[in-house]
Amino acid sequence: MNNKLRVAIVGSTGYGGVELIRFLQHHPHVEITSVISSSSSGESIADGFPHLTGVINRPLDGVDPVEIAGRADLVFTATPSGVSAKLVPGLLEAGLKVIDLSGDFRIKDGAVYEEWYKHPAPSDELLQQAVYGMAELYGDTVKEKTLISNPGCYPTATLLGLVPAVQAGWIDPSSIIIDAKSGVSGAGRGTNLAYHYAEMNENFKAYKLNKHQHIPEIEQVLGHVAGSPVTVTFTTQLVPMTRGIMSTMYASLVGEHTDRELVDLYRQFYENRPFVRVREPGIWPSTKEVAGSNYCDIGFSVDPRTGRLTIVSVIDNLVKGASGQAIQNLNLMMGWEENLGLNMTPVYP
Ligand SMILES: NC(=O)C1=CN([C@@H]2O[C@H](COP(=O)(O)OP(=O)(O)OC[C@H]3O[C@@H](n4cnc5c(N)ncnc54)[C@H](OP(=O)(O)O)[C@@H]3O)[C@@H](O)[C@H]2O)C=CC1
Ligand SMILES: CC(=O)N[C@@H](CCC(=O)OP(=O)(O)O)C(=O)O
Repeated sequence: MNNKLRVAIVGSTGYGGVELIRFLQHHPHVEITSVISSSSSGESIADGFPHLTGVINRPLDGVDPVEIAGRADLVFTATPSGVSAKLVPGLLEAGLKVIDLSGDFRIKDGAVYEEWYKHPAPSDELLQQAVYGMAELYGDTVKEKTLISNPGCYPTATLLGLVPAVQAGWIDPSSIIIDAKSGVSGAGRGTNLAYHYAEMNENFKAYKLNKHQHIPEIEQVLGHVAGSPVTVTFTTQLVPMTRGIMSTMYASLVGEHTDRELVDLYRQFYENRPFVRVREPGIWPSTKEVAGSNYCDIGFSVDPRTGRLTIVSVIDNLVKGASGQAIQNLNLMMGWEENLGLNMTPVYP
């Protein structure tokens, strides 16, 4: 008898969905029983994604919650913000467990969500029900829950880099500046002119300055950790690469600390967490060193001249920033080993 967990993916024709397929194919306790598309149902997924030929041989199903519940126990919604908010209530009502990759269930205050995302917020009941699935910070709260809100890509790199120092009181939260850069796949597959090759090749672009929808998500977690509200300066930039996020963070040190002390603090904080790797002093991470993997690599530099700390944190936006982290949440939700199906060595060079 097949006792694997039956899993469906809505948004399977997007970058996050395709990445979920890549990892879930190797998951020992999971079977993908439905790949879903709102625009191409009936077609074979391998027709649109020839790299999946021989990997997954299924026609795409339509978006009907009752039909999905007939085929699957759990569904990943790798759908745009605004879409997930409308879709998830029906999926839950149909009896499915849901892991949502969009920003729709991350912000606990619906009014704050609407201010930044410009869409109607989900119901307050669902916002409170949703568990913010950042495994390294809140992993203990995920087990046996029915709705997991997967963190944003920039917040993942940024919060994993900042939280230990904020929690220890080693940096002044009011001084935090975050300078983040993303590869173009971070914007998804259905993108516009701004992401065309001729626009992005040999080009760096700052965007959404002080308006980025991930600001309230970062502030929500930092405020929780610091015990009082925190505001941050957060700059996002597009860089001409396909995958990867580098978040470089600056903050004033409280007291005197060395690079060695920072490394020890972070290694202790992330002890037994398989996906955060803290670098030795002077060895800073690069995006290629995590590409295709679920790792987040972090490095530091204390500047005694200015009294400031610089933290560099890198992830693959499609893996630790989206689909890999979603599978990490699946593992925690089901009470499985956190790293099941996720032990990929980064693709290097
Ligand atoms: N790309 C990234 O690095 C990250 C993305 N995310 C978030 O994950 C989600 C998915 O992102 P990504 O895969 O990059 O986005 P894409 O734009 O690549 O894919 C989104 C998919 O959603 C499907 N979709 C669109 N409208 C609907 C609808 N009304 N009902 C059902 N499905 C719909 C589309 O497929 P079809 O037309 O076939 O239905 C589309 O392929 C987004 O919310 C994004 O913000 C989060 C972290 C990182
Ligand atoms: C490079 C790029 O454009 N990245 C996107 C990330 C969007 C995203 O992941 O959206 P939610 O997490 O809010 O759903 C952006 O900056 O808006």
